[in-house]
Amino acid sequence: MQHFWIVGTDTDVGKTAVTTLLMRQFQRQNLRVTPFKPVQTGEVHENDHSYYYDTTVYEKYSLQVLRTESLNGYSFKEAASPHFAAQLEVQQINVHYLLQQIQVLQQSNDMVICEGAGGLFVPLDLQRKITLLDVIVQSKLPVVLVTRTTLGTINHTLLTIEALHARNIDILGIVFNGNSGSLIEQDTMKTILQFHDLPYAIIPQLQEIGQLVDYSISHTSLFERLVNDETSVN
Ligand SMILES: Nc1ncnc2c1ncn2[C@@H]1O[C@H](COP(=O)(O)OP(=O)(O)OP(=O)(O)O)[C@@H](O)[C@H]1O
Ligand SMILES: C[C@H](N)[C@H](N)CCCCCC(=O)O
Ligand SMILES: [Mg+2]
Repeated sequence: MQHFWIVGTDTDVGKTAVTTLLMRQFQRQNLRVTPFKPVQTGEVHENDHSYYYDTTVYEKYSLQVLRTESLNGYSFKEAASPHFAAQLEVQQINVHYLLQQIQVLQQSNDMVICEGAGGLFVPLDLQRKITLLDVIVQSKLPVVLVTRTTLGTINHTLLTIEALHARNIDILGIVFNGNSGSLIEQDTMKTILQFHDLPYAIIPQLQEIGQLVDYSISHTSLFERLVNDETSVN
């Protein structure tokens, strides 16, 4: 088994959905699995209750008891880029602290699934020009890339893969998320795989998160790659 990142070509592509789906899939294999969201932004206010979406989804759908305090590094109220959301609260993101948390989690879990915030080049520390990608490099963990299936995603996906390759980050596979089965979407996925022959899974556009987190990818080449331990050549 291994620890890895769930990264995306953008915000809102389905990283939390895929993190939660994979968490459940491997918890069912009796593995001790924890998700970790280093930085989340955008406090949600519902009636008299406020919460953060990503870590709330993890806890709601986990098949194991998760330690709330170890699911997240920083949470900022403004639904903005982490560097700006932190600035608005006069806070600074300490990247070393995040890397330490990821290290500690790996000691007590069979699988740690770290979810990025937005896309790769999201700034965490503007002063030092540190982005999420720098944290991924320093964590020395591989990634699973989540991408849309709709028009525009060929470019976004190839750019993201280019950035990962340039830093020798191992890509375990791609999740094409939100497929509605159109001809263009089918061609889009085929085209991306023509450029990069990677393990993958396709998740259809579903009605709601409850269905999503139970969508099985056990029949896919991505699942196979995640189950195998050897490092992949990508
Ligand atoms: N395959 C799908 N079918 C239907 N809805 C989906 C699908 N995947 C994701 N969603 C919905 O799209 C929204 C965005 O997904 P999600 O929160 O997982 O994105 P994200 O990449 O984690 O965003 P962020 O960058 O904020 O962390 C959520 O409401 C989620 O339930
Ligand atoms: C608020 C959103 N849901 C994410 N948490 C943060 C997305 C940051 C995107 C920054 C950018 O690429 O412009
Ligand atoms: Mg998310």
